[in-house]
Amino acid sequence: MSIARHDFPTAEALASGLADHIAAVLTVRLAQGGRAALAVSGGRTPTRMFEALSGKPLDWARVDITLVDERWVGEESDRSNAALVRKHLLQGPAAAATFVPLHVDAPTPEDGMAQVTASIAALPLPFAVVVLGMGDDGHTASFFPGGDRLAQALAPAAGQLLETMRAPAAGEPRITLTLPVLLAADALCLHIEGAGKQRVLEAALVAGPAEAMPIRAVLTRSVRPVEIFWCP
Ligand SMILES: O=C1O[C@H](COP(=O)(O)O)[C@@H](O)[C@H](O)[C@H]1O
Repeated sequence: MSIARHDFPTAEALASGLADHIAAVLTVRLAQGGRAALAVSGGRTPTRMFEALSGKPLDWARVDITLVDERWVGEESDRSNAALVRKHLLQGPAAAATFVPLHVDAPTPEDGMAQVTASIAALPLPFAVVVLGMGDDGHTASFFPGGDRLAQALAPAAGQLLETMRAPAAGEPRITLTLPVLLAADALCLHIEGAGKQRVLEAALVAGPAEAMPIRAVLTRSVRPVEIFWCP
């Protein structure tokens, strides 16, 4: 298991430090020519970081942004991760980026899967940067303990980009990028705040099955160091 710790004294410093890191990796990829893709998480944690990143002087017109996972709700819902990205990241200079949502107008994630898969397959994969979050239950992306498709999301068929997910703690049905797609990124960051999540992370680093604490699958299977960005 290989990790690199980046600890910050405050949430503001963490947001700024992670935004700097993401911008630096995107800059390296863009310098190679062509486009660069960034996959971000939803939930409550990323808001400040999104706002810090949105002002970076990148060639955003060559950046594609998507989510690592999405709740199967429309963007009018306050549960929509896409709505969070539009409100806090696709602003200022970053408004020139192309956003590729994981939700489409279909009743279920299974119904929308082919359309979303085509959108993600068209991105310049592998991702330059993937930014994961983590819940207090050890879920990351939509890899939930007890998820009905957790085993498939962690070990999908070759080339499978996305998986659906339903789980007791997930609320709505979900759609998520699969583990190999996340692990293939040039830079894989885990963005967490607070003593509670620090304890969850420590437990995941020690032992236990990935089925009980899916973040462990990321930590154990990544061939590159997982860059952990944390503040108290
Ligand atoms: O449901 C989700 O939760 C996780 C963690 O969110 P947070 O509110 O604890 O920061 C998030 O990483 C994921 O993208 C989201 O769909």
